[in-house]
Amino acid sequence: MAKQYDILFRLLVLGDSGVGKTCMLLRFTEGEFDPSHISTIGVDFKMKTVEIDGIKVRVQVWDTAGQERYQTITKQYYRRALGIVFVYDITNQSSFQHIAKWASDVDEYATEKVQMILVGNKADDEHRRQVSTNQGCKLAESYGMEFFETSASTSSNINEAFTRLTELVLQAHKRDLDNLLGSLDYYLDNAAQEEEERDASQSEVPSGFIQSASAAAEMTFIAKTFYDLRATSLEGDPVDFNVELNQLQSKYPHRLVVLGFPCNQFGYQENCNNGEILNSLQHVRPGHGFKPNFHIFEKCDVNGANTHPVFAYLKDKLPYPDDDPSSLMQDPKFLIWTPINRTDISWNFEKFLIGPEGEPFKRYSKKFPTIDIEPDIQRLLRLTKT
Ligand SMILES: Nc1nc2c(ncn2[C@@H]2O[C@H](COP(=O)(O)OP(=O)(O)OP(=O)(O)O)[C@@H](O)[C@H]2O)c(=O)[nH]1
Repeated sequence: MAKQYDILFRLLVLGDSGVGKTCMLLRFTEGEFDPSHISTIGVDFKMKTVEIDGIKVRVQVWDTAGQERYQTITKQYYRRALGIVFVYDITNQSSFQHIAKWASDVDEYATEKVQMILVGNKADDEHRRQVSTNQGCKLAESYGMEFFETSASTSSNINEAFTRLTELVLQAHKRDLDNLLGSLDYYLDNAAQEEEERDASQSEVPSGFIQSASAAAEMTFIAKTFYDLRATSLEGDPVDFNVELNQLQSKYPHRLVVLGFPCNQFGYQENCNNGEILNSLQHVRPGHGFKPNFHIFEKCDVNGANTHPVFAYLKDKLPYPDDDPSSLMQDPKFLIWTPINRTDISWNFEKFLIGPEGEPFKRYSKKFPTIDIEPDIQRLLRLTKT
């Protein structure tokens, strides 16, 4: 199937209940306005493709519930958003005052590079206005954000606001776009595309990702932590490790997806930047022109406070390697993350095998030869055939 877009990313709309977030989204993505107010439950999302400077961007805009009781759910989504629209209602002073609270939540949870704009919605309702345009401008200025007054009802400025935010995100990530490595979010979002209609509020985030990736794989995939490109003192052989992953991937090109996760938490040994990793593989270790035939993602944390949700989920489901349940980090000087947990990945080369329905099947220690996973892969594939 031809690719419908060049890049996909996630925007988030935040603000008090009733300011018009859902209506803005509906207007932006479908050009419609529905005056009835049905409070969003948890989160929901809508998609739209916009073209900016010749780049087709598929934006997945997440609509969050403004109501306080859903906020533990919605906060989980902050970290994965590349752009945020803060919305208040120009006819509602307290929704304007609450922007400070929304912004401080984002400060706490969102990523550093997140792009943000401020929007005063319901600009059509001039006679009920409680917040002046000037007040909105000033607040936006104090946060270093761009400011828009919009109306979901008349459609005024809605496209402009979302398109501008998309542009800001593209600008902020221009270098990443040129990067050879794909981001994990991008990969998984691609995999999830066919499930767009799924009720987002029902799905538990990490398992949703795993299932999406697994759906793309048709059957099974291996997630692994990556290895040090230069280390010589590791147990196991990184050369074999990579070559064997390539072997497995080429043996099951359609039914297995191998995913590689570089990680710098083991002796700071993966200290290449993302743009250098493929070159290192090719020319340094294993070298000799080695090219992985599987996906390699940007570096991520697999242990500690910033553990990627995929690894948090995998460790929760498979707390220790099947072949070496007591495998722990041997040398305390390598424990560079906090908090430390018994389920932590103890070194590079650990592998996870995930079944066709997205269920984590088995975890293998750093010592377990990668190629020896094949019987388990075959077992899962046989099960799937019936
Ligand atoms: N006049 C006017 N009314 C609007 C506009 N946008 C939304 N509304 C009305 O505001 C009410 C709330 O809109 P929603 O989009 O459901 O609000 P929300 O922010 O998504 O609310 P939660 O889902 O509870 O967080 C609805 O009754 C809409 O008709 C607008 O631009 N102008």
